[in-house]
Amino acid sequence: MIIKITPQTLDGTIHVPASKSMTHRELIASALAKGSSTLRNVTMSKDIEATIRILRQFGAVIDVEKGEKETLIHVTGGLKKQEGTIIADAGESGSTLRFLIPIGIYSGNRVQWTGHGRLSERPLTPYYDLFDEKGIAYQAESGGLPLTVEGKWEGGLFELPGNVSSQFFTGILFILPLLAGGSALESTTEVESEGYINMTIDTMRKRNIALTLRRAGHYEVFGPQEYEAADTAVEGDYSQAAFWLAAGLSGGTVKLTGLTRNSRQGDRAILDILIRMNAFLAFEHDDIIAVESQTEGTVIDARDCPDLVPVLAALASVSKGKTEIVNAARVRLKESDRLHAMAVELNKIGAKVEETKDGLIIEGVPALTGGTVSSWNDHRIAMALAAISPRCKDSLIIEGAEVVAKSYPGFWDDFASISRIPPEVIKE
Ligand SMILES: O=C(O)C1=C[C@@H](OP(=O)(O)O)[C@@H](O)[C@H](O)C1
Ligand SMILES: C=C(OP(=O)(O)O)C(=O)O
Repeated sequence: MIIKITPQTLDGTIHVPASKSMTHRELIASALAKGSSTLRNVTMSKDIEATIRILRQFGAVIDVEKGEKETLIHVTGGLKKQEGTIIADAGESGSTLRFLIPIGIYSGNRVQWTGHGRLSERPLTPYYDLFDEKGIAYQAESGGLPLTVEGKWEGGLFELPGNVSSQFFTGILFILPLLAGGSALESTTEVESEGYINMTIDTMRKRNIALTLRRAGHYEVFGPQEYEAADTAVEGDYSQAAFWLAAGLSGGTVKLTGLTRNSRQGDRAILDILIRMNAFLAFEHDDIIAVESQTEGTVIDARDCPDLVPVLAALASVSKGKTEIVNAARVRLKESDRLHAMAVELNKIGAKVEETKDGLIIEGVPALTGGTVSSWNDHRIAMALAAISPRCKDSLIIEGAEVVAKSYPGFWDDFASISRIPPEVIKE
């Protein structure tokens, strides 16, 4: 789909969709629990559909109730061994794949994991090394997907590198309390994206699982324990909120509702970073208002907030002075090489962006030219470019705009709701 955006001030209120990361976690904890759980304030997306699809194949009973004002998900937990091999399609969701591979093994099923887009190129080596050590049988086509796995976990010491993806830690943490005897999960390197591991720990503790956080990357869990069913509301997604904050700061007044101020989400770091960039943000209880500001460049350490890199690079391109994004090498391993994609697309429309090995150096310019850009089949690239459209002289045409459905299917409707001239679909 190709979308044409007319540069304009963006004014209005956006109810931020539910956190994709939290929704994955609550679905998994509910599927592992005995009894029925209800998740409230859910936002459906392709990634969440992938997790639901596979948890159903593992035996959980999941019902999505789309209401007038709210979508609920009802989950009756319990995993079952199925006949034959389960073909588990994770779509393009790295979270779904890395979170559910250990659970597939725990369920006793033989599972063939498949995926689409760049998922097959995203790293799984930390799991292959663990499987070799634990005697789990697996077969990976040229190192990627389809990946067939079958085996049995036993409690004990689990070691993983913390600088490839925190998602491997989440996947293993979820199954440790289910194993008899004590287990420990140790990082063999510095831990990155630690906030996401803490979100997992919070979810587990809310389900009455006891675990000890010795220090970053070092966790101890006794077993077996039982996850408790729960009735829980999913809070607003700071990774998605970041696009609307940047849109307001670029040109307009955008109010965000649905967020939780004292959230433990790693991407809540967007608030501190924007304030450091001289952004004008007003706070009304949990709501945030972003007002057009002359933002200023700064140094941004992306180690624990990788998903913010596209939108911060976009905003930095029209901020005064120099911005340096560092510790972002892992961002090359997402749905696209996000460092390269943002450098190429922003430079196409008049920005001054230089790629480094692990980040970007950006010299702000007063305005961008506008023109045609690509999403690189990456939802966050598409949304980041849309967010700074108010600073383009001419129309911004985004190719591959449909990709927002991976995490935020309603993004273009929300964008239209704060526009005088709504985005125009110039090609389906
Ligand atoms: O655990 C999670 O929910 C996520 C972890 C992050 O990945 P990394 O830990 O690989 O940075 C992030 O990029 C992803 O969007 C969601
Ligand atoms: C990288 C992302 O998600 P995942 O790793 O789940 O594909 C994302 O949402 O930006």
